[in-house]
Amino acid sequence: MAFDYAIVHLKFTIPLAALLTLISYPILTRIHLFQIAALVILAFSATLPWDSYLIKTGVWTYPPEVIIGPKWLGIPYEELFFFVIQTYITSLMYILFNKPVLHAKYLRSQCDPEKWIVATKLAGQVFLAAVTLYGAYCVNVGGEYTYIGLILVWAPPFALITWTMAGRFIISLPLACTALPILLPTIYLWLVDELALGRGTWSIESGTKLDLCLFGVLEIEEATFFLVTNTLIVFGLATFDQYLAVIYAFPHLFPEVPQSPTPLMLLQGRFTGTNEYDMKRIEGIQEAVKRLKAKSRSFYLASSAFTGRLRIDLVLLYSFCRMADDLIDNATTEQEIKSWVAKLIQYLDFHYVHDKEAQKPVHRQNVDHARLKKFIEQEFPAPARSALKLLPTHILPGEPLYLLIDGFRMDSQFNVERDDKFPIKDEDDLVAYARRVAGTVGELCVALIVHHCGAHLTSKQIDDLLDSSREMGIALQYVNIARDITTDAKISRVYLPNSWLKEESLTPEMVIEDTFRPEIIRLREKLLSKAFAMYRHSRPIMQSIPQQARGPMIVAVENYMEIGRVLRERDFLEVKDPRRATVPARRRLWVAAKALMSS
Ligand SMILES: CC(C)=CCC/C(C)=C/CC/C(C)=C/CC/C(C)=C/[C@@H]1[C@@H](COP(=O)(O)OP(=O)(O)O)[C@]1(C)CC/C=C(\C)CC/C=C(\C)CCC=C(C)C
Repeated sequence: MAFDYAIVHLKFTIPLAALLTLISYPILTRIHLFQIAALVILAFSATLPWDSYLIKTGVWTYPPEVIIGPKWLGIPYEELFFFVIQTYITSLMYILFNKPVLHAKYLRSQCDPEKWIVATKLAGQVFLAAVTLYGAYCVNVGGEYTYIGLILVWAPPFALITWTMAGRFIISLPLACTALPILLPTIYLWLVDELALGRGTWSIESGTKLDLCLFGVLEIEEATFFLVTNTLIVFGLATFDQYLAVIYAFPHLFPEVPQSPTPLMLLQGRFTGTNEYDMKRIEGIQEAVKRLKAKSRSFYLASSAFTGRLRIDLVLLYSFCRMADDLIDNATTEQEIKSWVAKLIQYLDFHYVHDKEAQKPVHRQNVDHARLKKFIEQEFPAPARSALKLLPTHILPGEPLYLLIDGFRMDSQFNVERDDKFPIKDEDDLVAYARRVAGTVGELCVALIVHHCGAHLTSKQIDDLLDSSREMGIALQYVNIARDITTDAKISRVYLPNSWLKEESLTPEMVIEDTFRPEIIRLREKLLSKAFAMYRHSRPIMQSIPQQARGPMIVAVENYMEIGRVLRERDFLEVKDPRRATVPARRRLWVAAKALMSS
C-alpha cells in the first residue's frame, strides 16, 4: 500500500514517542535532552553506513510503492527516521526507569566491586567479543548468514566499548534500570516489525537470511537487530550517567557543578581514576538513601524528582535530621537526652562560631577536621557517623541547625518522667516547637537550593523564600501532628496544646486513653485548618524557587500536604490504619506529576 512505511510510523512509533514524551516531560532536564541528542547523533552516525550497505547489497529491500520516495545514500527517509525515533523511545524509557535511582550510590562498584560483578563484566566482554567474531565468520561464509553476520559484526563492538567503560556500573544498577528499558521497546518493535513484515512493508531478501523466525514472520535477524540496538542505546546512556554520577558525587573533585555539566566535565568524570573516588562518601550516601527510604515515603518519592548534587545534599540533610531526631528521641533518661543534645551542639560548634556582632552562629574559618573526625568516632554510634561527616555544613546556615537540635530537646521532654509531662501548653508552645523541628528544615532546604541553583536570586527574594519556608515547615509539622495523634498517644505523647484540650473539657491523659473522640476530630480539624492556612500563605512564593528545584520542592510539599487532605477526606473513626493516614501510592504519583507539570 502506498506510504505503508510512513504509516507504520504514524500508527506505531510516533504515538508511543508522543505518549512517552507526555509522561516524562515533567522530569526531563536539560542534561536529559543533551543525553538523548547525543545518543541520536551517535545512533544515526553508526547506523547510516551500515544500513546503506545492507540496502546497496540487496539484503534489505523496500517495494517502491510502500515508501514516500526520497532517499539518502539509498536509505528511505522513513528508515532514517526510524534510527531517530527508536533511539528517542528507548532513551525516554531509560530515563523514566532511572529517575527514582540515585546513581551515585552505584559508584561503589568502581572501586571495590564484588567478585560477581568483576566476573560478570569479564563474561560480558568475552561474550561480546565472541559474538563479534562469530559475526565476522558469518559475513565471511555469506549466503544466508549474511544479514545475521552484518548485525553481529557491527553492533557488538560498540556494545563492547560501552560495556568495558561502564560494565561494573551497569551491572550494579537495579535490573529495572537496564533490562526493562532494553526489553520493553524491543518487544514493542518486534511486534511492529511482525506487522510490517507481514504486510510486506519491508523485506529481507531470501538467500541472505537464515529463514528462522522468532515468532510469526519475525525473522531472527530482525529480532536480533532491535535487541542489540536497544542494548547499545541503554549502555550508552548508562555510561553517560556513570560520569555524571562521578561529577555530582565528589565535591572534592568537582567543587562547583553547573546545572548541566559541560562535555569537558564529562570527560574529566570519565578519566577520573577510581583511586580518587571518596568511597566513604559513597557509603555514606548509600546509608542516607537507605535511611530516607526506610523512614519517609513522602520525602523519598520527592527526592527522586531532584537531580544532581542538590538531590544528594537534600538526602544528606534528611539523613542528618532523621539521625539526630532518632538519637534524642530514643533516649529514655534526662541524662541521656542532655548528653546527646550536648554532643550534637558540640558537633555544630566544630563548624560554627557565635558571632557577637551578627548575633548568630557563623561558619568557622578553619574547621579542625581531624579533631572533628575523632570526636564523631568517639562520641557517636557507627550508624550515625556518616550522617554527621557528610552533612554539607559549609552550605548550611548554623542558626537553624542549633534551633533544630533544641526542637529535638523539646520533643524528648515527653520521654522522661517530669512534672509537666505535656510541654505543649498553648498555641505559642506549639508554634515554637514546630518552628524548631520543621521551620528550620524548610530554611535549610532553601539554603541548599540557593547554593546549588540560586545564584541569580536577589537577597530580598532569598529572604522571602526563607520566611515562607519556615512557615511551610510549620504547616507540614501540623499535618504530621494531626496524622499521628493516635500513634503519638500510644507512646504517651500529646502535641495538641493543653489549652485547646481544656476548651474541649479534655486532658492529655484522656487523649492518651482514647483518641477516637468527636472532640479530637474537632481539634484535629482546627490543627489542619491552621496548617492549610499557612500552606496557602506560603505556597505562592514557591514559584520563585529556581526552575530546576521548583517542581521537585513543590512535589515534597504537596505530597506532604496530601496527607492532610486524606485526613480530611476520611472520617477519623474509619481510618483503617489509625496509626498513620497513608496516601495511596498512585495518588502520591499523581500529586507529584501534577506538581511537576504545574511548576
Ligand atoms: C526531597 C527531600 C529529600 C527533602 C528533605 C526534607 C528534609 C530535610 C526533611 C527532614 C525531615 C526530618 C526527619 C526532620 C526532623 C524533624 C521532623 C521529623 C520533622 C517532620 C518531618 C517529617 O519527616 P518524616 O521523615 O517523619 O516524614 P513522614 O512523616 O514519616 O513521612 C516534618 C513533618 C517536617 C518536614 C519539614 C520540611 C521538609 C520543610 C518543609 C519546607 C520546605 C520543603 C521549604 C518549602 C519552600 C518554600 C519557599 C515554602
